[in-house]
Amino acid sequence: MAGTDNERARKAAEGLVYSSGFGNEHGSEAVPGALPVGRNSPQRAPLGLYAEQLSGSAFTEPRSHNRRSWLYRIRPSAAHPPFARANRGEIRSAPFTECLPDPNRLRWDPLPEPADPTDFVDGLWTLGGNGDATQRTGMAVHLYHVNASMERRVFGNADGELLIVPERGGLLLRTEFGLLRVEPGHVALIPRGVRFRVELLDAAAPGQGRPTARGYVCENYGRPFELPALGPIGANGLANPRDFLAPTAAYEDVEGPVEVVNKFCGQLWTATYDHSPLDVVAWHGNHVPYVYDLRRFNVIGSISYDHPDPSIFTVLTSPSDTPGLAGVDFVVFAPRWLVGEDTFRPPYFHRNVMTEYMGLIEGAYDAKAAGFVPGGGSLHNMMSAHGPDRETFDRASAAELAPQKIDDGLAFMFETRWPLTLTEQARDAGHRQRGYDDVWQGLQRHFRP
Ligand SMILES: O=C(O)Cc1cc(O)ccc1O
Ligand SMILES: [Fe+2]
Repeated sequence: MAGTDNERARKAAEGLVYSSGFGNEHGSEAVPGALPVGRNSPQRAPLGLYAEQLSGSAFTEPRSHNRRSWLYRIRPSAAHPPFARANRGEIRSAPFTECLPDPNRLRWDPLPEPADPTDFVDGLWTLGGNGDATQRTGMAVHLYHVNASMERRVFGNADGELLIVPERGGLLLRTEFGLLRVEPGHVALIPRGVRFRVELLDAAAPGQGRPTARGYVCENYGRPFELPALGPIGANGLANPRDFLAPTAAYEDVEGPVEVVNKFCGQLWTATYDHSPLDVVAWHGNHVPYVYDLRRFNVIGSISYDHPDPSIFTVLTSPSDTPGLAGVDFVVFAPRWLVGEDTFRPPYFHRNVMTEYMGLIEGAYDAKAAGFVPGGGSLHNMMSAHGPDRETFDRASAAELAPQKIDDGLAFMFETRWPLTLTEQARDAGHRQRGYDDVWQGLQRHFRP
């Protein structure tokens, strides 16, 4: 049964057509003539569709930050029964009050495989976060390990946007705006309020059980992610806008019960619609989902000496009211050359006012010789001392400094302005590595005055 679903998803994901550009005014129609020309809300929308605006910013925010899309759909979103509280499973939201903020360095192995059939909504497992979802500030870190596609089920998050970072298993995201295929090494962003369904793309290997997909999610309660300013870098570089791909319209004309799960102010609410709300036949606007291939990131670094701060690897940033201080940055450590002369090349020892959650999509990370594994994660909270483990320090201090290509891994960081507080399940998890501090044991004194 699962195989059949995944085949259907793989077929749907074949040859998808996208619309390229970050923050663009995109537009798309699945049926010719469905998108009104010259106005947003004609007296009668084309083809008997309903016109509806989805606002991701206040109407009056400056043009540079204004976000909205117009959707032309079979039924208006307003036509729905009441929502009732639902079990929120292992999803938690800010404010995070279950645990005390912890100054210790923390690390986890991957989230274990679920025993029962588990879809994306049921599989979201919150590690922690900061801020307050009702104040639209801060962020949360979630992980997922799932083995089932969402079926007759749609999810939407009023609390913030979701940056999905798959580590294992491709996903097909069926959104109100159309279909997105996202594989490990790609990221997908679902804007606040946009409804979507997650289907698994991969088939089980022969003799294996259900295929699983796992990865990370950054829930950003704050200002939507944007591309960082480039300053003296110039007009190009880092994540180039044209590599962000929005879907083209694709709609479901499905009658019958569909569960719509709505995350609202930290709780899950559910309603059973008599139709699929993924019934948008045409749309235009700039509040849109997108995918981005992290290997397209144009890595810029030092070609003289010293290890640059990792802000140079920022893919997306959610600014705060203070210039340069992000609610959360999404940073990627992509394949690159290291050529620094007389330089300790891996990440330096440091303490940071910002809080760093790191994950690994593939391979290894240059600051850690062992223990930081794909699907795992580490948390270095505000001012917690960290950096290369002992083995890495010893090796890099003695290495011959020939040009060196780092292409054996893909790591990322969610870096946030406020300390991150754990959920109880993250603090008490069996897959938390209790001995993480030991990686910095045995760093010898070398001081010779
Ligand atoms: O802690 C880490 O591994 C992330 C990180 C990487 C880097 O190159 C410099 C600083 C930093 O915090
Ligand atoms: Fe760090």
